[in-house]
Formats: sequence, C-alpha cells, structure tokens
Amino acid sequence: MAHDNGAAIAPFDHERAVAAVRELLIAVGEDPDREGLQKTPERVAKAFQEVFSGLHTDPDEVLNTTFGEDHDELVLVKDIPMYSTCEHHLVSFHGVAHVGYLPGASGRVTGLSKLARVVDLYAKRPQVQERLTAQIADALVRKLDPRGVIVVIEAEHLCMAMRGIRKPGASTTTSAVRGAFKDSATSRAEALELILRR
Ligand SMILES: Nc1nc2c(ncn2[C@@H]2O[C@H](COP(=O)(O)OP(=O)(O)OP(=O)(O)O)[C@@H](O)[C@H]2O)c(=O)[nH]1
Ligand SMILES: [Zn+2]
Repeated sequence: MAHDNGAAIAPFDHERAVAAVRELLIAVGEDPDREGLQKTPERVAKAFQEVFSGLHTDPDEVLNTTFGEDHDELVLVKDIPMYSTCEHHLVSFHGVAHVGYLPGASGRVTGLSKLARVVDLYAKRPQVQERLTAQIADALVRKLDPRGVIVVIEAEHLCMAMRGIRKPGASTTTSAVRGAFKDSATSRAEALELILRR
C-alpha cells in the first residue's frame, strides 16, 4: 500500500503512538502520571489505530464482490454515516455520504454494503473533505467500470465548530461526479434531486 505521492505506507507503530501521546500531554501542561491519565496514552494510541485503519486497507479488495444482476439504472445508497479526521487539525469532521452509480454495459453491480465500506475506509485516514469525496468516486470508477458515479458528502468540521472560527452547525457539501453524471446535466440533476430530497 502506498500514499498518493507513491511513498510506502508504514505499519502502525503502537509504542511510538503511546510515547507521542504522553509527550503531548506533558506539552499541554498535564501530568501524564496522575491517576486519570495513566492509561490515556495507551487508549489514545488504540483509538488512533482504529480511526486511521483505512491507511492499511486496500480499497480495491473491498470492491471485489460483484454480481451479474443485469441492472443498468441508478443504484444509490443515501445517508451513510461518516466520521473522518481533518488532516489539518486532527479533529473529526462528520456527517453523511451519498454514493450512487450507473452500472456499466456488463450490468454488474457490487454489494450495497461495499459502497459504505469504501466510504469508511477512505474516511478512516487523515483527510480533507474534497479528497475524500473524489477518492470514493475514483475507487468506484476503477473497480466497477460504471457508466457514471456520483458522491455527495455533507459534513460538519469540528475544527470550525469547537475552535478557530467557531461556527457550530455550519455544514460543508462536496460532490464528485464521473462519467454520465459529469457529461449530462439532466442525469446529474436527477441524481442530486434524489440525493438531497428529505
Ligand atoms: N478545503 C478544506 N479545508 C479544510 C478542511 N478541513 C479543514 N479545512 C480548513 O483548513 C484550513 C487550514 O487553515 P490554516 O490557516 O492553515 O490553519 P488555522 O490557522 O488553524 O486556520 P483556522 O481554522 O482558520 O483557525 C482552515 O481554513 C480549515 O477550515 C477540508 O476538508 N477541506
Ligand atoms: Zn481542521
């Protein structure tokens, strides 16, 4: 597995993460040896391992399950709960992802849960919302050879809510469209109408 820039992704280093969290606690003025914090570096390291587990999962394997259903119309999974981590501040941005595609000429479809798995795996990396949205769309294009893909993510960024500009409730919407959804304004408008309809 490699980063987008080609550099190899190193395995998770638990001991290093524990030591780093302990250092960070000292840096903010805390006493990492007081009772309440003794196990915190261990817990945070484990939480980081989980939250960034998508660095170590191959997206192409997630999408290996396909069925020949001969279905060539829209398949759309809406409101997939999504928790990711802003790579600038390492705090959460979270909301919902909507993932739709038009199967290719072969009519092959993938398991519905696999669409949510792809969202999860890219979300569990240090991210920006735009790249997360595009990576999900591009993984589907790569593996399903679909006529079109549309991904919309609506999220709140805690780095904008709990610190900095402090605008809780502000919501960011990003979309990535590929194939027919990019070429045809009508197809795109129809899909967006279904996605955004409450
Ligand atoms: N485009 C984009 N920006 C993001 C995302 N997550 C966080 N940001 C922004 O990244 C920017 C980082 O700006 P900097 O000026 O380098 O950092 P900062 O001083 O902490 O910025 P403030 O958040 O404005 O206090 C901020 O404007 C964040 O709102 C994201 O997913 N997409
Ligand atoms: Zn941020």
